[in-house]
Amino acid sequence: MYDTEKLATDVNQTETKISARNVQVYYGDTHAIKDVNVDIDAKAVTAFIGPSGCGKSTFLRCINRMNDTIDVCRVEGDIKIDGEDIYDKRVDPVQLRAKVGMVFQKPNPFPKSIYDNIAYGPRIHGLAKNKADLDEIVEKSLRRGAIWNEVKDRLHAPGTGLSGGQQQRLCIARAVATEPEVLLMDEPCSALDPIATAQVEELIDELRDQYSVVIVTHSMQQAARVSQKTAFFHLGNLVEYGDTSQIFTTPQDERTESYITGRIG
Ligand SMILES: Nc1ncnc2c1ncn2[C@@H]1O[C@H](COP(=O)(O)OP(=O)(O)OP(=O)(O)O)[C@@H](O)[C@H]1O
Repeated sequence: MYDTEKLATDVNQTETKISARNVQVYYGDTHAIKDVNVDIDAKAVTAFIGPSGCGKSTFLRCINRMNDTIDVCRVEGDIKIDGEDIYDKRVDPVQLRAKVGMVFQKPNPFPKSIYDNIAYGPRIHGLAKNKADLDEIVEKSLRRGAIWNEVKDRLHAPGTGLSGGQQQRLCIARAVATEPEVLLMDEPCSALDPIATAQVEELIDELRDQYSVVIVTHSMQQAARVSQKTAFFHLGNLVEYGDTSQIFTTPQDERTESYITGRIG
């Protein structure tokens, strides 16, 4: 078996943001994640790739404890962000999810105005002292989401009235409004057309100056375009992890090679 722990250390030349050790995930009797060890870089984009059902989304959801919301799901092992154990009893999962934002496959704006979609998180986390403060957070977040120019004249229109690509950028703006440090994205472009996909990919590239971004994708072209590091999962194992250029040009494991050349998947 490939020594992922050793490789995770070898390739990690920058600051580590998230470190996972001996992570196991079970859904009842199904062993979905098998002893995963990985160090994920700060201020970089890391792609999780692999065939359907290999555990990419399950592992992604461990990073903000979204699996806690699934009754049959059990997570073992250690996951630390900035050296702090996110599964410690003292950690409030709601606070954690403000720090570790998530964007889903299907854009899911709240049935509220564009303004209130963004203001929701800062309001519940008490991030704004007054209305002027909140206005500033809303503008800054929409600019960060690369959608400000398209919505600045209709902030009080419903978020659900935007196009799919605009809704996804609104959801990214909503995720950044609570000043997260990590952004998890589960196939964020799979419901988008090629133009909207290109806009979101460009945005992901800009976001890495400030956040650690982890993206699950079925598109190897997308992983190659947006990420600096790639992790290949297969049957619940993290088979190979390294610089994206290395994974796509000189994979070390034959399962990775089979996947990227289209022989498995
Ligand atoms: N809520 C759940 N309850 C029970 N089993 C689950 C649940 N979610 C995922 N699984 C199982 O865990 C395994 C990993 O699934 P997961 O969705 O993480 O894979 P994935 O690589 O993200 O797949 P895909 O690319 O198809 O989205 C699969 O065997 C799946 O059936």
